[in-house]
Amino acid sequence: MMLTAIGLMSGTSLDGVDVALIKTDGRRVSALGPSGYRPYTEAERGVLRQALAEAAQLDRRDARPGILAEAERSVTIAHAEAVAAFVAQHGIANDSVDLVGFHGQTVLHRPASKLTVQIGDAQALAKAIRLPVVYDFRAADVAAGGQGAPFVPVYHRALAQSLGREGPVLVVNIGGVSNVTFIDGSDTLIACDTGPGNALLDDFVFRTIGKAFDGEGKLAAQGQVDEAWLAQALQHPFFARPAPKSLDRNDFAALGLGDWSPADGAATLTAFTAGAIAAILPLLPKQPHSVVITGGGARNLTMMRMLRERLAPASVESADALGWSADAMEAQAFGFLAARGLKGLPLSYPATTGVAFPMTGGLLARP
Ligand SMILES: Nc1ncnc2c1ncn2[C@@H]1O[C@H](COP(=O)(O)OP(=O)(O)OP(=O)(O)O)[C@@H](O)[C@H]1O
Ligand SMILES: CC(=O)N[C@H]1[C@@H]2OC[C@@H](O2)[C@@H](O)[C@@H]1O[C@H](C)C(=O)O
Repeated sequence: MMLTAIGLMSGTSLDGVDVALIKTDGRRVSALGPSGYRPYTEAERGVLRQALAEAAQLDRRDARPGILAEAERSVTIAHAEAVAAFVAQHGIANDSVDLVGFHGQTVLHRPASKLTVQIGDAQALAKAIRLPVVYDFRAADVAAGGQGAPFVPVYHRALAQSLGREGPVLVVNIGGVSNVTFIDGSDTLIACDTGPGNALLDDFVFRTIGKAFDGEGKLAAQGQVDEAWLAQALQHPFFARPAPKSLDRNDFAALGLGDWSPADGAATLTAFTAGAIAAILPLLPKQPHSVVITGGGARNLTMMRMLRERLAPASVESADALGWSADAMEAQAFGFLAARGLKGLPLSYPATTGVAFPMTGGLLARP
């Protein structure tokens, strides 16, 4: 039976809440509905940044010491507001929605210590929006020894299967962290995080010119790549490790940066993201024919140019060019994953998170 789900994603970029409507039975996607976005206010983002810093001390996934309790309330309220505005704007009747997939905000990801923490109170959200909420997608995978990420690959596979492209397809998501899904026919699904996405670049741009991100990659387009720094940074052992592998948003934050001008720094960090994505090619069983770029990074034209240079001869297109939505993809994915979780279908596999066997997940909070 097809279900109507609202998916909600608050990603590692800390930019806001993405919302999307999807009709799915957890295997196929029968329709994609509208999507929306509720940005975090500067004040909310400040609380989240502090929560991420304090979360580094956590050793339990349900503990909310210090600012984490306030951050959780703030995340929950932002999601409730996001849903209320979305259903009002699109005239969606409450009883036409079967379920909501609520990722929450990751504040710490340490799979080696069997710890992944997503904040957001699903029970309070379910009450506020009067809908059943599926949440805690990553916990079961991590508890069973998986990486707990990436989780979007099953959704990428569902989309790619209806694309009808010849040869292997690589879907690259450039959010705060970047991750890839390699799809070769219906049998091969390989996925992992590849390295930095926009987070290092965003943090640098924020520190140097006070902007949240490098719009369209215009700043980077004016700069020179520091090739020596880049070559050194790409020597990090993470890049040579085979999939599955995953990252915390701040895993590369300790990397010493050069004494760059804003433009040179933006160019170098953009090239770092592109270079880290290209570093996955030698680790794949075959070379992809088509590469599809999704996530906010697809709007960064300098990033797209650098990816075309490094991924040739594969074609490199943005998800939007294929009629998918680069912005709504992850929110759609968590609607899809909510339907899968409700049906007990696997959310992760040995080749996507390294979990020992296909693993379902997600808990249900009723209004
Ligand atoms: N117009 C734009 N030009 C350049 N970069 C952009 C643009 N719009 C968004 N971005 C980048 O995309 C980021 C947001 O991406 P996205 O929404 O995919 O992240 P996310 O949901 O936090 O990701 P994830 O959970 O995958 O880490 C912004 O922080 C910014 O760096
Ligand atoms: C632990 C966590 O929240 N990881 C995110 C993060 O942002 C991108 C990358 O790192 C990916 O592994 C994951 O998100 C996407 C939605 C995923 O699980 O596929």
